[in-house]
Amino acid sequence: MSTVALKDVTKVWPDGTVAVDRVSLDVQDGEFLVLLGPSGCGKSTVLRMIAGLEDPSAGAILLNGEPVLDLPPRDRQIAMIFQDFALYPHMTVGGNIGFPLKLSGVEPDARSERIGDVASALGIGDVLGRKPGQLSGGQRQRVAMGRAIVRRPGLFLMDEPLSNLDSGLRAELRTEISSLTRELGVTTMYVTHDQAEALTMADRVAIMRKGVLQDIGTPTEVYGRPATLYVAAFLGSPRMNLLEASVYAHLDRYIALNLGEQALYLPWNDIRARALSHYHGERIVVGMRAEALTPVSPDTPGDAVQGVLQGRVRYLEHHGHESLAFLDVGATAISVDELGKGVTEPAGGGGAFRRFGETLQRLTGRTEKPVIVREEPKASILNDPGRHARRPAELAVRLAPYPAIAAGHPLAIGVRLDALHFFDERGDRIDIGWR
Ligand SMILES: Nc1ncnc2c1ncn2[C@@H]1O[C@H](COP(=O)(O)OP(=O)(O)OP(=O)(O)O)[C@@H](O)[C@H]1O
Repeated sequence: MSTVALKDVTKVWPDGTVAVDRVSLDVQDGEFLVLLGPSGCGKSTVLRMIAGLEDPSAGAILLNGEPVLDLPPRDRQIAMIFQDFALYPHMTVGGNIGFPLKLSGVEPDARSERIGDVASALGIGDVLGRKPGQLSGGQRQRVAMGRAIVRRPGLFLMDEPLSNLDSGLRAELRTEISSLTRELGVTTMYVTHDQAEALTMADRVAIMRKGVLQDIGTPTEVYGRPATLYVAAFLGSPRMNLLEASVYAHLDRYIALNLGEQALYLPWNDIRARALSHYHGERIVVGMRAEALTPVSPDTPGDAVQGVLQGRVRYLEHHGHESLAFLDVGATAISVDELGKGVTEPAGGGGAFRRFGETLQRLTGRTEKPVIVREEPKASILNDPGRHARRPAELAVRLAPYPAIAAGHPLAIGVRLDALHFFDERGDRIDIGWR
């Protein structure tokens, strides 16, 4: 039984690198939490601080509600599994699994029994006498798991334990690891840069970027309602289409999202329309996943449920079970790598927005405050072309395998309006409506 809490945990290395930047999160007892992010985002450093292998520069770490900073690693009831397994090459499988028990003075007979139980649970009972060098990657991984389980820890910390294995074995073992940890009921924190691993294994996923926690939630939540543009772009394959749009709010009628040569119209009774009306005259980012897009006949009219974009196929990618078409729709794509932290230029122009908000309140007779209050000048990417790379959008659309079209063909696309995502110029999700 273990819970973990991080409160504003920061790690700055002596050379000034901020590896972890004010991260706060809670892990529930028995939960499987995946820390996901690209290489260097600080995931391993978070685990190592929880294990006691590194000290935070600031903030608090609590295990079972108790601060642990003064507790040495061996007293933390934690088992850590690394990517390279770190088995002792000169010891047999049985010796490796039983080693932690030997260290804590468990008698040989009791030790053999526990080793036997763990090994058979992991399906490696028949290789107990072998050395690690005589095992396959998958078997070595199981031995590492066995060595971690045998002490009956309260918390597993796993740092990319599958990254050295081939993809078939990885898929097999990730199912095994997630069912095993759940059977044992052990709280687990699992680090990976592989979104498929994260989405399939996790109870909740915490997504990090440059030391900052971007979003945390169930796989369905972070995929379905990404908190930031970065998370939107990071999760999903093909990547979410992210298009620059300027907003025109026609009060009581619709919100027009002008994508360049074409527009989408969100009816005024759409619950998100009022939040978007605050961006009247400004640019935002509209996200649409491939699953929100379906080919339609070219003369299909747009309506309150589905917008229609006319495109031309730039190129096709065939993936066996499906093909992806990448379309030119005369829109501009947003480069996510430039977004988020570190961009500090003020956007200005808040006054126009506020005036529009006041007009809106007067016209609609509403006195409630909008959820999104943008009093402060904000960091801007959209209004600062020098900071972000713009390029012609190539809208990714899923098609049946090997469709009878080719590059250059026109293709009309139905866009499910309820599946659109909206982000402001800082890359934060624009959320629904009025309080
Ligand atoms: N001992 C160290 N001294 C200085 N900088 C370090 C040290 N360890 C890690 N870093 C830096 O801290 C940052 C975070 O590293 P960390 O290993 O936590 O990232 P990660 O997300 O786990 O990446 P990876 O998946 O590549 O292991 C990186 O910029 C890394 O270069």
